[in-house]
Order: sequence, then C-alpha cells, then structure tokens
Amino acid sequence: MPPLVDPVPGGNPGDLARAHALAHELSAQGVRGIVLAFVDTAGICRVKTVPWQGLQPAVAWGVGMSPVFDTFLANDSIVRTDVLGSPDGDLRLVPDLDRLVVLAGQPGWAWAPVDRVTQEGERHPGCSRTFLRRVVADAEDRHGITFKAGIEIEWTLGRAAAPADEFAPATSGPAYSAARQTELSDYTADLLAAFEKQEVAVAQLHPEYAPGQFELSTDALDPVAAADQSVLVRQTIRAVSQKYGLRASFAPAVAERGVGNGGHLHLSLWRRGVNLHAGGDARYGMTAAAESFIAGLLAHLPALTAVTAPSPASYLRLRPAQWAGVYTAWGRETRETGIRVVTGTTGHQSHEANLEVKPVDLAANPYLALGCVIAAGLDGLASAAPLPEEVTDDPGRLVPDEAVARGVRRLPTSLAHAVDEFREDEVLRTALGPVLADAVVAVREGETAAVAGLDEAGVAAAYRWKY
Ligand SMILES: NC(=O)CC[C@H](N)C(=O)O
Repeated sequence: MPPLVDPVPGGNPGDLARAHALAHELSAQGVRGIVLAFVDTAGICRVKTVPWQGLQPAVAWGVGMSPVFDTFLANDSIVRTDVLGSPDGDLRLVPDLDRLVVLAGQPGWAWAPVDRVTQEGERHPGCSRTFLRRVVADAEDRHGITFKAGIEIEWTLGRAAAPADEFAPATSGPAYSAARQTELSDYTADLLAAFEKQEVAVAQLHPEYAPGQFELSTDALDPVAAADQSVLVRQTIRAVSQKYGLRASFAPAVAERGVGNGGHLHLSLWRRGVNLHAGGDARYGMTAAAESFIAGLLAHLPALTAVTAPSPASYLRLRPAQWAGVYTAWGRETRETGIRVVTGTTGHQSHEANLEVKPVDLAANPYLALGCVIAAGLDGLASAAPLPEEVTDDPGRLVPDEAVARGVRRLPTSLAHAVDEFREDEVLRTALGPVLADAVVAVREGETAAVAGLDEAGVAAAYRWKY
C-alpha cells in the first residue's frame, strides 16, 4: 500500500487512515474511479472524478473546483453577484466517506457527495450541503427537533436514439398500467437490483401518469442523507436507462402540456424519538408543533417556490389539476393542496405520519430545498403560528372571496414572480445567508432571461435533458 499522505493541519488522521483502507478495498472490488458530486444553485449535478488512488488525497486536501459554479445556469452560462461568478479563486471538494457508494449501474465507479470548503479549510458560504447541515443542527439545538425526510423521484423515459430536440415517450401503456410495467420489466428489475446493491431502501417503484413516466420512492432518512440519496438515485437511473437505450429526464416538464415530473418532499418532525405528526391533540393526531410547522410552510410557500421550483420549466408543471399542489392550503391526503398531511395507516401512524410538500421538482437543489422548507416550517413553529382550516377537494374550486378569507393563494405562475416573493422573504434569505440568497436571485433571473422570447414548447425543450 502507498504510504499515508501528510495530514492537513487540523485534519483528522482517523479519516485519512480510513480513506486509505477504503481506497484499497474499492480497488480490490474493481473500482477504478470515484465520482465527486455536488449540486449547483441551478439544480444541475456537477462532478469531478479521481482515480481510486486519489481518494485519500481528496479527503486530506480536497479536489480543486472553481466557485464559479455557484452562479452557473442550466445552459452553462455564468451570471454574477457581488461576490460570486468571478473567474478567480478556488474551492476544494471534500468527499463524505460515510456516503461513499460503489455504483452498481456504472461498473468501475464509486460515488460520493462532497462538501465544498475554501482553500483555507473554512466552510464555503455557497455550499448548499453545508447549509442544510447547519439548518438541521440549528433545529436540534434551538428546538430539540430532528427530521426524517424523503424525496420522491419522478422521471420520463425517451429513446436515447431519438433526436435530442424531440420527445417520444419510451412506453405506450397507460398510466399506472400493468402494460407499462411489463414493457420495461427488465429495466425496472435492473434498477431494483442496483438499488439493493447500493443499499438504497426502495419503498415503491411504479409507472406514473404521463406517457413514459415512472416514480420511485425511498425510505425516510435524516435530511442531508435524503438529499444525498436523491442525487445518487438519479445518477443510477440515468446509468441504467442508458444501458437499455433509454434516456431519463427529471425535468419538471418534458413537453409544454401534460403532467410533469415532481420531486415531492416528505418530512416528519421528531422529538426524543417521538413522531410529532401522530398521537397529538391537534387535527388528525398532529401535535401543536407539527401544525405550527405546516402553518409556517404555508406562509412561506410562494417565496419557497423560487427554491423548490427553480426552473422556467417548473411553471409548465405548476398548474392546477396536475397533482402538483399549486395553492397555499393543506388537507389530509389531498392531491391539489400545496401541503398534504399524510396520517398513515391505523396502527402505523407513529411510524408513517408525515407532511408532503408538493410544489417541489427535481430541478431544485435538494439541499437548498430541504433547508429552506425546514427554515420556513421552523419559523411557524417558533411563533406557534395557527394552522388555518384544512381545504378538502380542489382549492381551485373555491370562489375568490372564500379563497381570500381562508388564506388560499395560487402559487406564483412564473419564475419571475417566484423571485419577487423570495426577495421579500426575510426568513428564507436569512436562513440561506447573503451569499446563497443572492446566488438564488441571480441564477433565477439568469434562467428567466435565458428563455425570454421562447414559447412554452421552447421552454420545455430548453430544459428537457438538463436535469
Ligand atoms: N402521483 C403523483 O403525486 C403525481 C405527481 C405529479 N407528477 C407532480 O408533478 O407533482
């Protein structure tokens, strides 16, 4: 074995010894390289790779990458803020060994999410993974609350051989149909096998509503692990799809009309091992804390869409009657309200009960989305915000006066409107810190400008294969 590299000043020699042993183990298993992954502000997963011998140096010193990715757009052009977007400077990508996984769908490769730190070893204020970790740690310190989270993954399959500017769904069977399940039987079995090898606990995998669309859900994890896992799941789906001559799109809308791809976010609050969504005195067995958390979410939902629905294409999906939840309302098991309260099956509530945030798609950076959702909910919890009455059926059917009286608002209908809401939201901006908040605004404005003049079909096409 090659000798250990010199530890960085203040570095953890235990991590280095572990990386050294792990690298050799990976090599013996046939791993030749390691994908180091992070998600930028625009929601694109960017990577660098190192050979297996590079794992230990990466843990010691990180791997260089420009901070300019904080203000990259989905089309790879770059915008600027006061502090970001300059071609100068460097950051270090530091892999998280606890989350390193051998990729079952890409023989020869392992994968790890990274934190981005400065060359001086300081936290980088633009690192979304560090942001989420901080929000979660604050929730525990200040409120004694921990979370379990899950991100649903929806994707649409086209044929890899088709021209990139066309979309032809790879299946012909109806929504949720046995026909579609059978059409892609080998593919979906291979996906499940890959997830089993990667120790991703799949809860469900099924053909979804739109032509060529599938959905996969996983068991809940702590928020940072859930965000990491959503990135890993997409990496795996992309790789396995390719083997079958298929091309996976996680874009919010692959076409200008029809049901889009969501990335619904499930979250539950826990205190001392007790689920706060079950066994309480409030509605549907929720505790007062869970109700106030949801009230906070509803209050911030219009501004949150700038983070959870960050692409111009997100607003092709965020339409009524598409189960995307485009109203500031909640209800038990409702599919059209922004927040769905999931009570779980009788006898299993303390395990299952949670809340679902629907206006979230997979153009969202999952670390930013989870961190901002948690910050919004905690704002409601801290002020014991009262939760309005639930809305059953379709909130779109409320007459305007009743909607106003009940506080039911339609979410922004364009990214520009979402950014207007976000700019005014001190809670979200403060949680993110000025560097990330300014990056969100600049990148969203850049995306809006990038599609100026395009019709809806053009917007769908522009982002179809980006996510
Ligand atoms: N089953 C579902 O909940 C469908 C969700 C829908 N595809 C969305 O965009 O959010």
